[in-house]
Amino acid sequence: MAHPILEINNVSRNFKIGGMLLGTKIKAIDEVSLTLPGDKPQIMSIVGESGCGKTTLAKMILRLLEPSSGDIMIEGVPLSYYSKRKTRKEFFKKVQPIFQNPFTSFSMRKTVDTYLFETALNLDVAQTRKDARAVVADVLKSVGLEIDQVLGKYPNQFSGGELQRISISRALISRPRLIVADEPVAMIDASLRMNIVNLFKKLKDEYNVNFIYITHDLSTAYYVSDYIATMYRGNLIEFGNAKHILTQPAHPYTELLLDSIPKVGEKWEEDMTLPDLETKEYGLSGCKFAARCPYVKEVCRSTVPEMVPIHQEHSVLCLKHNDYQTGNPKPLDRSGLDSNNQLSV
Ligand SMILES: Nc1ncnc2c1ncn2[C@@H]1O[C@H](COP(=O)(O)OP(=O)(O)OP(=O)(O)O)[C@@H](O)[C@H]1O
Repeated sequence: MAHPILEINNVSRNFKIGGMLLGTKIKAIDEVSLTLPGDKPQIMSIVGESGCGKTTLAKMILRLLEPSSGDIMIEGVPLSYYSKRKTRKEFFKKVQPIFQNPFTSFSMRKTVDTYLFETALNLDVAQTRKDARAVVADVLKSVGLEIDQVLGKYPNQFSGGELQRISISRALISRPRLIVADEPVAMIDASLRMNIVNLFKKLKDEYNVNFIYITHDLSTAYYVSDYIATMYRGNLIEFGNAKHILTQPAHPYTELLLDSIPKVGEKWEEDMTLPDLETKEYGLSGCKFAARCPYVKEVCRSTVPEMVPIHQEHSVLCLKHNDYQTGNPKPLDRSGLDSNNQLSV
């Protein structure tokens, strides 16, 4: 059986905020665990309001930040394996990033094709410039661009949408197993966002590549995803099969999100965030959503919830689904599974 493409095991990341003396420690990521299956290419979205820890998690997957505890594995290989100089290149062949602002991904003083050729040569995808040209032409075609439209041009000669497509083509050069895209459509004209998101869907099968799509934009996340991970104040509060979460949201926060789902391309409603509550909620000893939850009971304020499996591919961090009992989560409800143990949604 194929290794999971991504395994996150009990990962936490602490930050100190405020001054050295009066500062407080927040757990920006609080014991997050999830497994993304590797049997076929998947798109997993990480959603949640500003400050919930999405970027921190993405940076740890990209090895830009070390976890304070826990470990992350990609196709069965712990990220610590890639910390040596000689294994670093292996990592970039396997995992590629796409960042929010394509204008900061490229220097204004270099032609964009330089990056594409360098990536092909440095990651040993091509040995000669001629071979590199064929590779570059190929990846550009996959994102809807011709090489002649790109050769010799500087970043400011492209629109944001075109430049982001070029970033995506660059990420494809090594034929990676995983692309981590942190808010890739946030800086792009709303009318073009769906083009980029649709591109992920197309490329997933064409390149047999998995995507982690980090976004505020719930409508595109729900549209594109095979799996959805919802974060709240550093906790993974719901994870699973996107279809199942959409039809049967299990966390009260996810219910709230689905009720407020905006039109495609629209950003999160500002009043979804309660900044005054934020730091307090990070430090709560029970469920961090308790102050906002319509189903809250006293036990929720004092007990750290555990992930409860709702179905084979759907878990939720909420005591309500454990009949407000603490201790071992109740066994998996198999009522939604068919005879092959698959979700019948
Ligand atoms: N280097 C840092 N030092 C201190 N605190 C940090 C640092 N990076 C992130 N944080 C804090 O960790 C929490 C999670 O931040 P993170 O950027 O991961 O959230 P996010 O969900 O990606 O937010 P956004 O959508 O606004 O980018 C926030 O409270 C943030 O202020």
